[in-house]
Amino acid sequence: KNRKPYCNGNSLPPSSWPCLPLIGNQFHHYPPTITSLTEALRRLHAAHGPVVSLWVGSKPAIFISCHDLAHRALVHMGTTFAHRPASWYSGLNSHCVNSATYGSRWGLLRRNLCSHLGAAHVKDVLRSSGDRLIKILESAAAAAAAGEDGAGAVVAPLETFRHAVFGFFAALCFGQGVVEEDMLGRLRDLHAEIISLIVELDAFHLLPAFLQVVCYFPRWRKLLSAQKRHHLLVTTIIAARRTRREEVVGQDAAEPRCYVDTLLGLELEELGEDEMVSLCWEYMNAAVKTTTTALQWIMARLVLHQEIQQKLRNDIASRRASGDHQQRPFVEAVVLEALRLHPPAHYLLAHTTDKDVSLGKHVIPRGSVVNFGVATIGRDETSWTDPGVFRPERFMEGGEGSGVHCTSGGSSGSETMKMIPFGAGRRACPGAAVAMTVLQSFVEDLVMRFEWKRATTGAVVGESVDMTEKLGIITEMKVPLQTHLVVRQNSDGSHIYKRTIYGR
Ligand code: HEM
Repeated sequence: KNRKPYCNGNSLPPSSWPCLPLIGNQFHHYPPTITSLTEALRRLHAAHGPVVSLWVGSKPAIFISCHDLAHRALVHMGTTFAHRPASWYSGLNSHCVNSATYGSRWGLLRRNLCSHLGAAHVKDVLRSSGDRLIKILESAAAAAAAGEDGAGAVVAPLETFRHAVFGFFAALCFGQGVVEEDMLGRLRDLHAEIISLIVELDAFHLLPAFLQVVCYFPRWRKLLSAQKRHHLLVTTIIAARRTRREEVVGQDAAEPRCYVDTLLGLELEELGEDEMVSLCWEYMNAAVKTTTTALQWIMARLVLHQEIQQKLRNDIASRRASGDHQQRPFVEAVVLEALRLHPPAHYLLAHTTDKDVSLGKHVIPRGSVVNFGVATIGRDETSWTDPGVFRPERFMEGGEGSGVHCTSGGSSGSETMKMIPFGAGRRACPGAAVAMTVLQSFVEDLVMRFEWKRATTGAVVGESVDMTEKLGIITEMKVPLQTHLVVRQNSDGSHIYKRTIYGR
């Protein structure tokens, strides 16, 4: 199959299995989930190399898992591959940047998002979110230490990470002081409910319409109901922001502009309620789970590698003391190494092309679903020595990853394509720089305020950190991190660490 010449003597990327009308060959990984897809792709790549195809009904879905072809497609042929496949129903995603057709509307919305993120009062919001994060963890550590179940100071920090990251991005999106704590709680619950109802493969355009209708009709009804409640809540928040904006005009022109303000001020194109809600959904959805997941992987690595944790602490302290801002800080190297080994998204969002193109020995037909193996590229042994080893030093000066920058969008040379946790080229993640700032800032705070030790008592006696992956749209830790958390203090009980906000 797929061997016959398609165009200019090139053939479609190979696929191992026969294709049925309406269904394609997705039945070879049943039930159709990211886990079964990943296993099917592993077998296909092992048999046929880095470019393979599956079939979604009568449409090829092509997967690319090597960095040089990904670089050629996403950067050199950037405009050709900048398109997204059409969808007959995208729900809350209908009016987003990520789903927009590559063109002027996409450009307008993306520029607005980027300039908001570039100008956002990130430092102020980081300070209050970081304070909240530390405070909650201190209480959790104290409660665990005083626990009667003999569990010692074992803490599971994921929920606190989620809370802090959600609060941070909600303040940037809706404005500080507009969203009350209980509203924030309801919004978080609705996000969690909607995400749990999204069909994984559908998010990647890999589920034929026929299967979507047959298999997931009941789930859709629940999804629609949750989306309606989300719409109601977000329009209330937007209305509150609109009122506040009208009240402060002329009084406090310096008040920071949140994302909703920028959308309300977009003059070139009037945005309706549905569009505004959709864009706010995208902002929170794209930012929160990815960043929270990355934070948990990073802290798990630091619990596992105590020597790296101590080295990081020493580096932060000595840089603070000497005011050294020249070299790449070790915290950035730690974050990059964690993103290389544990990218929250193992695949990019689906891309497509607007014409038939040749890539390597194959042809990518116009309109195919095209995706890229983010995790495979970051762990490729032709790009990295000992790719499975967590070694942040590789990103320091002179190391094999010293030229790698996650936030350049892949346009500044082939080095950047040794890993693509944020994608690359035209559709690269516009939130990458802010995500890196948040991660570095939170990690610094967490490491300087606490010692993160392996849990040796209670439910996790004798166990190390379990790094098994739970594959999904976002790949999380299967067993959430549990750690023995010790507050670092001077002998007089005062705090050792005075916070300063990293980066921007
Ligand atoms: C650790 C955190 C994050 C990771 C790992 C991440 C990863 C990604 C990836 C892999 C893509 C797909 C790129 C492609 O299809 O080529 C993407 C797209 C996107 N991300 Fe992020 N992201 C993160 C944080 C954020 C944040 C903080 C925001 C905004 C506040 C954001 C907004 C977006 C948007 C709007 C897109 C679609 C861009 C387009 O289609 O033009 N992301 N992200």
